[in-house]
Amino acid sequence: MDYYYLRELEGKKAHDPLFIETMNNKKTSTLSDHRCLWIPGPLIIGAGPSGLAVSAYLKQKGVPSLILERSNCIASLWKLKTYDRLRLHLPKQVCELPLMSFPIGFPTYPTKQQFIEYLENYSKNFDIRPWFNEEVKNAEFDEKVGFWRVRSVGKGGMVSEFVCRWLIVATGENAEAVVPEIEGVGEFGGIIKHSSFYKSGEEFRDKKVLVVGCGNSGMEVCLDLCNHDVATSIVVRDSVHILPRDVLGKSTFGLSMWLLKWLPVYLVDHILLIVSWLMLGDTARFGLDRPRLGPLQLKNMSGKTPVLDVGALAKIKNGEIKVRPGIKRLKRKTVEFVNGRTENFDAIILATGYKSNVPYWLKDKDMFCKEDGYPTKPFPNGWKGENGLYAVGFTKRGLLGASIDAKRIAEDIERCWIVEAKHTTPFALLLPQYTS
Ligand SMILES: Cc1cc2nc3c(=O)[nH]c(=O)nc-3n(C[C@H](O)[C@H](O)[C@H](O)COP(=O)(O)OP(=O)(O)OC[C@H]3O[C@@H](n4cnc5c(N)ncnc54)[C@H](O)[C@@H]3O)c2cc1C
Ligand SMILES: NC(=O)C1=CN([C@@H]2O[C@H](COP(=O)(O)OP(=O)(O)OC[C@H]3O[C@@H](n4cnc5c(N)ncnc54)[C@H](OP(=O)(O)O)[C@@H]3O)[C@@H](O)[C@H]2O)C=CC1
Ligand SMILES: O=C(O)C(=O)Cc1c[nH]c2ccccc12
Repeated sequence: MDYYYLRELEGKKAHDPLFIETMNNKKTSTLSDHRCLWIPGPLIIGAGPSGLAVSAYLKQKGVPSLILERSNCIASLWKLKTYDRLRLHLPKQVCELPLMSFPIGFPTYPTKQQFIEYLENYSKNFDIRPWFNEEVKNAEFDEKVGFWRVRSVGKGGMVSEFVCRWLIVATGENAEAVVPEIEGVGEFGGIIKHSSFYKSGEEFRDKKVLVVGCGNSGMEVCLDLCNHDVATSIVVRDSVHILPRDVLGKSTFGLSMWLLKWLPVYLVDHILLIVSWLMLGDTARFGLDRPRLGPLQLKNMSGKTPVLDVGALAKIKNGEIKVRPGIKRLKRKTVEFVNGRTENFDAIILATGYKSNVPYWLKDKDMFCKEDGYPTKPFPNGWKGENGLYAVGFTKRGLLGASIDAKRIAEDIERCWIVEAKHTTPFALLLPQYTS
């Protein structure tokens, strides 16, 4: 380990209230497994693209940082929780992380494997070495001493407490799967899994599968299932905007951004809807009603991403993918829909989305909303809170939003790094619990 700036202050912390609390929870192991570490630079939680981007930016400015990551690798969402056929659905220009371009040969929409390769090279290039298998369970600002205390649980139940001046939340918008409660789940008897566990339709060849949810995941999982000769249906409980991914060989996203330079968002939405109608037809005819608000206005207001179609709609049109209403309840290998109809299925894929996990572990007053775990201030102001707390990657604007946050955070920390870093170490060493 070359984290020369980390100092293990003490091994055993029997007198520390935080550790006594974890002991009482009986979730962790014996006292000798506790350690306490002082981090002179920023502590980043999460080694996804956002955590890597902010760490790289900080490094470029001469500010060392440490990343804690709950899984055993960088980019765990991309490596462990996505399906095989996944590609970026926005053009590569807006998916690059700061300070390092994609290789020249990358296609407009890099594959999942290419993106992962790029992220691996990115961390090597900036010599980013997260601490893996460290799941952050608690973080709070200690008013008395003016530092953040972050508690994580590592492999074998080892509890660590990190003390730092700057805390950067990079745990992402997709930290936990949203799994709806469905009546009769226990009776169903077939496979039920969230889309984050879905890899390929191969597993379901010649079976009958119901996909719940018609966001980008649901639509792409359906397409993949069809391509593996699976009889596929999709639950569409509400309205949805479907746009072609490309228009005349150019990305719809790129075209929208260009139009937004000259036109108000409602006009751009009109153009997008006309283009979609010309290219895809009237989606309502196939059971996919459009929301009242246009796709970009809806994205801006609620964060709901339009589906960028890569072929599922054609299969809905030709009847290969069947559209079904919401689920009422499940019975043995049977689904009862809200319209009263029942149908047999072998498996159900829940493409029902994701949520932030910040409220579970971060005790802060008002930077993050307790309900949805996103910063309360809307983009572009959600990146900075009080007492050295920051958020990267909660903009509902994908990788581009994360890069924008990362830059702002690194510049902000750089401003006080040189002054503050000099003075903080002696304070930490004076904390009674580290010296007694
Ligand atoms: C299937 C899919 C495809 C996508 N495609 C695109 C695309 O093409 N373009 C685009 O711009 N965006 C896309 N997105 C949006 C996506 O949010 C970003 O691509 C990107 O992964 C976000 O990076 P992140 O670092 O903020 O979050 P993540 O990639 O989710 O990384 C967060 C990390 O934090 C870790 N973590 C969470 N909680 C803790 C904890 N308590 N302690 C320690 N570690 C923790 C996680 O294990 C994870 O490694 C896609 C999302 C999904 C789900
Ligand atoms: N190629 C790519 O780059 C891909 C990118 N992504 C991105 O990943 C993120 C997550 O996408 P995704 O996983 O699709 O999640 P989303 O949150 O975008 O979509 C979830 C869908 O599930 C529906 N849903 C939720 N609960 C229920 C329920 N109980 N019954 C029926 N339907 C339900 C929602 O409907 P409702 O709207 O009614 O709540 C919505 O249609 C997005 O940002 C997306 O753009 C995902 C896949 C591929
Ligand atoms: O992949 C996502 O979910 C994103 O948030 C990327 C994104 C940002 N703005 C958009 C507008 C239309 C489609 C996707 C996005």
